[in-house]
Formats: sequence, structure tokens, C-alpha cells
Amino acid sequence: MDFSDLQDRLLFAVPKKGRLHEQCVALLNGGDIQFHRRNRLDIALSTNLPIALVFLPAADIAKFVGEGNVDLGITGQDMVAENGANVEEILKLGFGKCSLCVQTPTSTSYKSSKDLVGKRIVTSFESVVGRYFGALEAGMDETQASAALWDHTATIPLPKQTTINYVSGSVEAACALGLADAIVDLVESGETMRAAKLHPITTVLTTEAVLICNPAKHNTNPLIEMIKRRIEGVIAAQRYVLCNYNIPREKLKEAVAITPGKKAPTVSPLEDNDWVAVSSMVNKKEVADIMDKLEKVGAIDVLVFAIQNCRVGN
Ligand SMILES: Nc1ncnc2c1ncn2[C@@H]1O[C@H](COP(=O)(O)OP(=O)(O)OP(=O)(O)O)[C@@H](O)[C@H]1O
Ligand SMILES: O=P(O)(O)OC[C@H]1O[C@H](OP(=O)(O)OP(=O)(O)O)[C@H](O)[C@@H]1O
Ligand SMILES: [Mg+2]
Repeated sequence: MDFSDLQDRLLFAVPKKGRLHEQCVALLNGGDIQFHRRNRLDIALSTNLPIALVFLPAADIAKFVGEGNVDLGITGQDMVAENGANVEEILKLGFGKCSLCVQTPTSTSYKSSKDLVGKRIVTSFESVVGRYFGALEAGMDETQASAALWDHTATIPLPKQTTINYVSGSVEAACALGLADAIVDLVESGETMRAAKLHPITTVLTTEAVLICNPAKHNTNPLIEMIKRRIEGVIAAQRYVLCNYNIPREKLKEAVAITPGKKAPTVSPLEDNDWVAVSSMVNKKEVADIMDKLEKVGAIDVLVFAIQNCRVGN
């Protein structure tokens, strides 16, 4: 493969490994973006669309999209902040959710991030943490310092009193090894933090996986909007199920209040005039509760179907 193979193709970067990789591949499959990735090759040409998939470390994707080397990508919002990348977030994907937290040993009594000004911090998020402590040193409170991370126009001085040291992984080990007074790293379940005898002091930012594009490219290539709609459909299909049931006409209002649907449920007449059939999308997580409620108001033949794929209104 060489440069000419990529011409006239939309370049779409996805994490090559790690936490976001599998779910990204599931989105590509669900959206019928077909590709064959040859062993050890990080670029795969789509076999059914004018797209080239570029498999990159999640940490680099925001930078490549921001600088226009690739058109579209999936990465974490934390990576967008860390790279200070000028990208357009076009869709939140609902996975890779976690928080970037300031953490200290449980044996210490620091109460807030302000207490850590002048101390030694170890992190993989050198830029975000530098700006965060720079903002604290400049007199901002923690909420203002977090907000300033997303403000491209804010000029934040580098921290002068606080020492920020970079490590590429296993950040939680730094305090026990005597390298740091506090660390800043991602927390999801909290298991890693607790195992290292750390506790959270402040949340610097919350993050999830997002579809991002280069701002100059969004309106120039209709494929970007098409991919966004396809991925939205896959996510909605994962999130919702279709619930069908029969209900006495006189109870319809109560039942519809339980299953209002995305826009409105479909109500169809039955041969028996006293009854109607209802079909409605419901949130998968709430389905058992909804079925209990439907039964209580007199619904019968309640059936729940998985949705293979869908397109829903916004
Ligand atoms: N524990 C977690 N729970 C949810 N999302 C996470 C978690 N850890 C990381 N992420 C998200 O996934 C992104 C990529 O993290 P990942 O750990 O896959 O990258 P990495 O650390 O560079 O790779 P690896 O850990 O394989 O070396 C992060 O930027 C963040 O948005
Ligand atoms: O709150 P938890 O559910 O325990 O998840 C948080 C951990 O997950 C990530 O690490 P990862 O597993 O990617 O390892 P790494 O440090 O080598 O990147 C992150 O850096 C935390 O260490
Ligand atoms: Mg990791």
C-alpha cells in the first residue's frame, strides 16, 4: 500500500488496541464499514466504501485529526484535552466513560487539589495537569481550573511551584515508590485506585469516547455525516429494544405513559375492537421494570425484541 491507495478516501482513525478498540470495531461492523486488516498493517482500505481505516494509539488520534492528517477519528475526550487539539466533537459514543482524578495516599490528609500546589504530581496527562495546576496557582478555584481546560482562548501560565512528572502507565504506583505526593489518573470502577491505597481528592475532568472530525473537513465530505448517522443507529440499536403488547383500549393512555417511545408509540387496531396493539422502543436497561408496570395496567402478550439496527430521529 502506498500514498496513491489513500487518495480520494476518507481517512478514519480508530484506536489500534486498549480500552476503546473492541467497541470501535463493533461500531464499524454494525455500521457495515467493511474492511480487511492485514497482519501488522495499521491501514486497512474499506472494501465497500471510499474509506481507509487507520489504526493508531488512542493518544495520537486527537492530534492527527486536529492537524488534518486524518479526517475523522474515535478517541477519548481526555485525549482531546491532553493534545489541546482543535477538533469538532460530532457524537458522544457512550463508552470509555471514566474520570480523571487527583488521588492521594489514604494515609495522608490532603483535602483539595489546592493543598497539592507546590507538591510533586505524577501523571500521564502532563499537559492537562500542567494547565490545571497552572490555573490553581494563578488563583482559580478547582471548578474554574477544570473549565479552563476546555477554553482554547484562556492563557494559563505554567505552574511554577508544583512539579509535574510524566509516566506512561501504572501511574498509581508512583506514590508508593516515593516519586509523588499525589497522582492524576483515570478512575472508572476505582479498583486500581483502591488497590494502590489511594483515594480521590478532585475530579479534573470526566471523559467518554467521542467521534471527532477536523473542523475544516466536516462540511466538505458527506461521508462524515453518513458515518455519524450509521454509528448513531448502531448505538441506538444497542441501547433500545422493541416492546410489543396488547392492551384494552380504555387502558391505552396509562400504557402509553409507561412506553412513550422515542417519538410516539405505534398503536394498531385489533380484530377485537376493545383491544389495541402497541409497539414502542424502550431503553434496554429499564425493560424489566416496564414489563412489570405494563402487566399491572392490564397489558397481555408483552413481547420484547432486540433491534438489529435502526435510524432514529434526534
Ligand atoms: N478504566 C477505564 N475505563 C474506561 N475508559 C478508560 C479506562 N482507561 C482508559 N479509558 C479510556 O480509553 C482511552 C485509551 O486508554 P487505553 O488504556 O486504552 O490507552 P493506553 O493506556 O494508551 O493503552 P494501554 O493501556 O493498552 O497501554 C483513554 O484515553 C480513556 O478515554
Ligand atoms: O478504576 P478502574 O476500573 O480500576 O480503571 C482505572 C485504570 O484503568 C486505566 O489503566 P489501564 O488498565 O489502561 O492500564 P495502564 O495504566 O497500563 O494504561 C487507568 O489508567 C487506571 O489505571
Ligand atoms: Mg491504559
